Order: sequence, then structure tokens, then C-alpha cells
Amino acid sequence: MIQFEGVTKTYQSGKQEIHALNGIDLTVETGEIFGVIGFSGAGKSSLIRTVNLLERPSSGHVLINGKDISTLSAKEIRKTRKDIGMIFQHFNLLNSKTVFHNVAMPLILANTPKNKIKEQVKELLDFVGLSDQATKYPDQLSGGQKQRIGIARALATNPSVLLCDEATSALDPQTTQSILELLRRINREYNITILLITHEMGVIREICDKVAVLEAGKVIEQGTVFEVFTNPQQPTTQRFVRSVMNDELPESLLKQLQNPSRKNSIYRIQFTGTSVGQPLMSRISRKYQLDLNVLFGNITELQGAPYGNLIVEFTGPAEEIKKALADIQEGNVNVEEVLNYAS
Ligand SMILES: Nc1ncnc2c1ncn2[C@@H]1O[C@H](COP(=O)(O)OP(=O)(O)OP(=O)(O)O)[C@@H](O)[C@H]1O
Repeated sequence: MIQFEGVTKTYQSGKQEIHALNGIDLTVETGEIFGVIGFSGAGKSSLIRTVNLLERPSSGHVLINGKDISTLSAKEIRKTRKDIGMIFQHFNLLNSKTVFHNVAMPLILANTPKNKIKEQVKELLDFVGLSDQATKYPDQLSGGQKQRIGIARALATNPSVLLCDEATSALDPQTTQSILELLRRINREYNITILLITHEMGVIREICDKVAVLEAGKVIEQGTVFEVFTNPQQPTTQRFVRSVMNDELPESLLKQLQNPSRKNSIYRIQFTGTSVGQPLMSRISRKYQLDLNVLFGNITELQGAPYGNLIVEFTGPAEEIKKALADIQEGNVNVEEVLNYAS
């Protein structure tokens, strides 16, 4: 478990003070994949660097498994560092060393016996799918392969926490997908808690259980991925969600619909969990004798649960539309008016 309690970080830049973190309170539970998202300069790097002791908070506390890491002795710091693996956007590999040596580095530094190192590195390279690349040098590998080496190295000391600093930002979408799958396997198979920072909402949607949105050094919103994606509260969060879940009516269609001669009602209908896929629309159409025209729709998966989003035009008597909407709302379905000409 990682806890941030009132964490602030102020940098001195000449005579200027830069307040990168302004009182962060966050809890990452054991076994969770927790994502922190924010635009450039929001404070993401500063935040993650306080966990592996690359930066000390200016005030406040960071606790790992209940222990305040700012009060540790030098010996305890070394021990704690082994418990925290980290991977980076630009991999941070040693180009003059082989893949084997890069992965072995944390074990060499920990004075692990040679035969044990050999055995462990082989196991780690097998796990990341690169057992045939041990004698190569980083420059001979693709970006995705380099990140797998970074991951194998981060796992070498058997950490309970893995920190990911924009780990897929330098990779193409397909490679990103395979690295995210690997991170999910690490979380599930080894029960490693993952704290990742990113500016890509797609990464959060793909693997995170929870998300916090950082802006100007503050957490402006947090919750489960499902909650935040289906009901974002803050404008910045809404922008991030919209970047991966297009649920807006196209401008041209909106113009058409705003024509004053139009007399229909338009609603956004959000299905979650088990209500997705039920033949709700046809049932409602038959029962209330309404014409339902789906103007826009998508179904996506969030944390393993389906989430559907439809924009539907209702044509028929206003009284019947009202009854139909009440009926729809009785299920696990959220209905919100987009445009209403019937009232
Ligand atoms: N070592 C430093 N000295 C002075 N200012 C710093 C330092 N590190 C970060 N900052 C400033 O702190 C603020 C937060 O930076 P930080 O790198 O934590 O944000 P970020 O969200 O990770 O941004 P990016 O995605 O661009 O890396 C920025 O205004 C940045 O310029």
C-alpha cells in the first residue's frame, strides 16, 4: 500500500519558487493498478519520484506498507528501494552492457551469488518473452523489447510495488498494448501494486483499477476507472475522458437537430454492466408505440464490465415518451436529456 498524506513539493528555481505538488492525499491499496493522469506540468513526475526517494516531499508524508519513508535510516532506505521497482519512458538501460547484464544489475548490486543471478535473469527474461535476446545490446532491440528489459530489471529484486513513469509514451499503439498486457500479468500473477503516471487516458482505461486526475499539483478528481469514465465531474477530467470515449454528437448532426421545425426529443442513454445488450430499445419502442432512432452509439469495456452509450431520438406523443423514459430508468440505465422539443 502507498499513502500520500498532505504531500507538497516546492522547487527553487533561482529566486522563484515552483509549487509542483500542493497537498496530495491519495491511497493506493495493495494489489491495485492505480493511474495518475494529468497534462504536462501537472506534477506527475514529482509525485512518483517521492515514492522511490528520488525526491523528498517539502512537507507531508509518503508511506509504503505503513512505513513513512522520509524517516528511514540509510540501511532501511536501501532495503525499501529493493521493494520498489521502476520503469521509465526512455527505458534507462545501459547501452554498453548486454541485455543479460542490464537485467542482472540490481542483483549484482545486491551481491547475489553468480549462479543465482544466472537462474533469476533467465527466469525474468522468460517471463518478459525475451529469453533469446540475452547476449544482445539495447541498441539492437526495438522500443517494446527495451521496455521489456526495463521491466525484467525492475522485477529482479522481487518488489512489491512497481512505479511506471510514462512507460508506454514512447511506444506505438500496438507495442503499448503488449506492454500494458505484460503489466497486467505482473499485477495479477505476482500481486505487485502498480502506480503509473501517464498523460494518456487510453492507458488508464486499459489497465487501471483506480485513477486520480492531477492538475496544478492537486488531485482534482479520483475514483474507480468505471466511476470516473462514466461520470467525470471536472472539466479537465471530462476532456481526458472525451479523448478516448467519443460520446459527443457530430457538429453537423447537432446543427440539423437544432432546426426549430424539428419536434423530437433526444436523450443520451448510458447502459452499464448487465443492462448492456438487453433488447431494451425494441421493447420500449413496441410497448409505447414510439419511433426510436439511434443517432450515435458505442459500447466499450471498462474494468471488464461493458459500458454502452447511445444517443437516441424519440418520436411520438410527449406523454408516451415520458412513460418510456421512466421505464428505461428503472433498469441499470442512466438517461439524460440532450435536446427536448416535445415539452
Ligand atoms: N527539478 C526541478 N526544478 C525546478 N522545477 C521543477 C523541477 N522538476 C519539476 N519542476 C517544475 O514542477 C512542475 C511540475 O513538474 P512535473 O515534471 O512534476 O510535471 P509532470 O506532470 O510530470 O509534467 P511532464 O509530463 O511534462 O513531465 C513544473 O512546473 C516543472 O517545471
